Amino acid sequence: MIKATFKALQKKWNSYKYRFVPWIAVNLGKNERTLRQVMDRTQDKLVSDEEISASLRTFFRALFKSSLQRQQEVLSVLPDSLRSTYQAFPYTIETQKSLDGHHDPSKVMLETMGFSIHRAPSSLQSAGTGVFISAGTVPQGATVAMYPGTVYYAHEPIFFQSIRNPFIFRCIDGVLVDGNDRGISKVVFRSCSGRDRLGPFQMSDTSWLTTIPQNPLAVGQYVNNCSNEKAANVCYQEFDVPAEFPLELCQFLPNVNYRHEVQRPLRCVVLVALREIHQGEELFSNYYTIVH
Ligand SMILES: C[S@@+](CC[C@H](N)C(=O)[O-])C[C@H]1O[C@@H](n2cnc3c(N)ncnc32)[C@H](O)[C@@H]1O
Repeated sequence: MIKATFKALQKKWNSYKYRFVPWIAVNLGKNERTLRQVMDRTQDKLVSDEEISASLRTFFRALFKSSLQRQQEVLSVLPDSLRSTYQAFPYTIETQKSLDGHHDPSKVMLETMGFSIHRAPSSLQSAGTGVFISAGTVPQGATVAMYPGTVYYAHEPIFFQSIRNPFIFRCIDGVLVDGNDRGISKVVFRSCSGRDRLGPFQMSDTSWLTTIPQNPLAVGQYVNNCSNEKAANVCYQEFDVPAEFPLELCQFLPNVNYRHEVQRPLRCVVLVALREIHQGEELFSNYYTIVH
């Protein structure tokens, strides 16, 4: 009898693909109505990797073009044809005018993606900071945010970074992403990012560790969990950066591998809109997914 109960409990526990390790320990069972259910691990993805890759490339190209002054070193080593593509149309006239010579990634986001996001105190009591739509409308299926941080594969040492850290995200396959922008986590990210630099090419963006990220998508670690009153409007989706991702655009990726010698594509996590989301709305995700 005890053995059977234990087995049943273990089966239930194993089916949880919990996203935040400390959060689930405290809240499991409190809020069953807010669980996300998928029938199979392969059905977890709402949009294709190709769509995510295409939207990131379009946005990153716009960020690149809007910061050409900062890109001189990178431009100097690009093939002539690629360099002239970037230089020919630096950015749309509207944005150039509104920027007044200043590079404002949020404006570039609004113009390219049709919406922009920002961090502010959550609409939920005692939930700290949350993420809101500042302007525009997010279409269903769009990439709304990215979950930044250091990527740890199985058996890589994360013990000290994980102490009292609510920002450790767990991918559906067990890979961990530490999105904490303070303390030891911050030092680790900066150090791994500096290590991976390839000449003039930065392979990741460290500005998400500050209050003004160069890639404004990279605030997904501040998205709060849904509740009975506030349903989820975004979900997490793992995205492995393909080998053919343009080298000059990697500077906007907010993730880095903890180990340099990892022979796998870089793991990123994006937040995808479950429905149309409007200006002023707060983003809510699902910290739990149950795979049947
Ligand atoms: C990944 S962080 C999200 C960012 C967090 N709001 C902050 O300001 O640092 C996860 C933590 O946010 C808080 N949180 C998330 N969703 C919540 C909710 N629905 N109600 C209360 N607190 C929440 C919990 O403290 C949780 O450990």
